[in-house]
Amino acid sequence: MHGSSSPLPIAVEARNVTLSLGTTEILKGIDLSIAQGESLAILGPSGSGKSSLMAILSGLERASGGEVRVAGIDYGPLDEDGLAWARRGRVGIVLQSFHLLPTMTALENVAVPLEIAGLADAFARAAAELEAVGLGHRLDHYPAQLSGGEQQRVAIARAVAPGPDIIFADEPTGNLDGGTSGTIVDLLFARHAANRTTLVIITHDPALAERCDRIIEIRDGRIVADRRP
Ligand SMILES: Nc1ncnc2c1ncn2[C@@H]1O[C@H](COP(=O)(O)OP(=O)(O)OP(=O)(O)O)[C@@H](O)[C@H]1O
Repeated sequence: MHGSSSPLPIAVEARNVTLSLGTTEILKGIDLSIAQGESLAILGPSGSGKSSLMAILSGLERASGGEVRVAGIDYGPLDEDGLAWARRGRVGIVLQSFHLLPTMTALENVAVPLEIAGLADAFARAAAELEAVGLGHRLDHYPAQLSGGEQQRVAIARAVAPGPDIIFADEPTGNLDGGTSGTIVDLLFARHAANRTTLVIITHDPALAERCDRIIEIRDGRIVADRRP
C-alpha cells in the first residue's frame, strides 16, 4: 500500500496531447492524470473531442502530438500492433454500439478473445462472466437474438473478462432505456469497486457523472473543468 505522503499510482497520464485530422485540430493540448482505481466521467458537448480522447487513451488511435502513458506503458514509440499488444489484458473498452461479432454466440464473443490471449479455461471463464452480468441463460444466443441491453451486457462481459486494469466506456448506455441503462452502469461500478479497476466513462448523463470520483469537461478539444462531485 502507499503511505499517506506518497501520491496514488497513476493509471493514465496524458501530456499536451493533440489530435489533428487533416487541417482540423480536434484535441488541442490535453493534460490529464488519472489515478489507479479512480472513476472519471468525461462530459462535454457533441463534437468536443470526448470520443477522440478516449480512443487515444485506450490505445485505439495514435495521438498527433504529446505523450501518453497507460498502465506504465509509453504509447509514444508503439505502432498499431504495439498498441494492440499494450491494450491486451490491461485495457477493457465498451463502446456505445456494442461491436459484437454477429456470427459468434454471446459465449464465443467473450471467450474467443480470451482464447487468443492464451487462456486455457477461456470458455469457462467467459461463461462465468456472462453469468455475472445476468446472461447465463443466453450463452448460445447470437447478437441478433439479444436485446440492446443484453448485447451491451455481453460487451461489458467481454471487456472485463481479461481482468483489465482500466475500463473505458464511451456512452455505454446511450442506446438503452432508463431501467436497462441503470443496470449496465451498476455492472461497471460493481467491477470498479470489487477490483479497484480504474473506470473512465464518457456520458451525457449528469446523474451518472455524479457517481464518479471526478468529472472533467471538454469543450472544443480542451479540458475546461476538472472537479470532484
Ligand atoms: N475520422 C474523423 N475524420 C474527421 N473528423 C473527425 C473524425 N473523427 C472525429 N472527427 C471530428 O472530431 C470532432 C470530435 O469528435 P468526437 O467524436 O471526439 O466528439 P465527441 O465529443 O465524442 O462527440 P459526441 O458526443 O457527439 O460523440 C468532431 O468535430 C468530429 O466531427
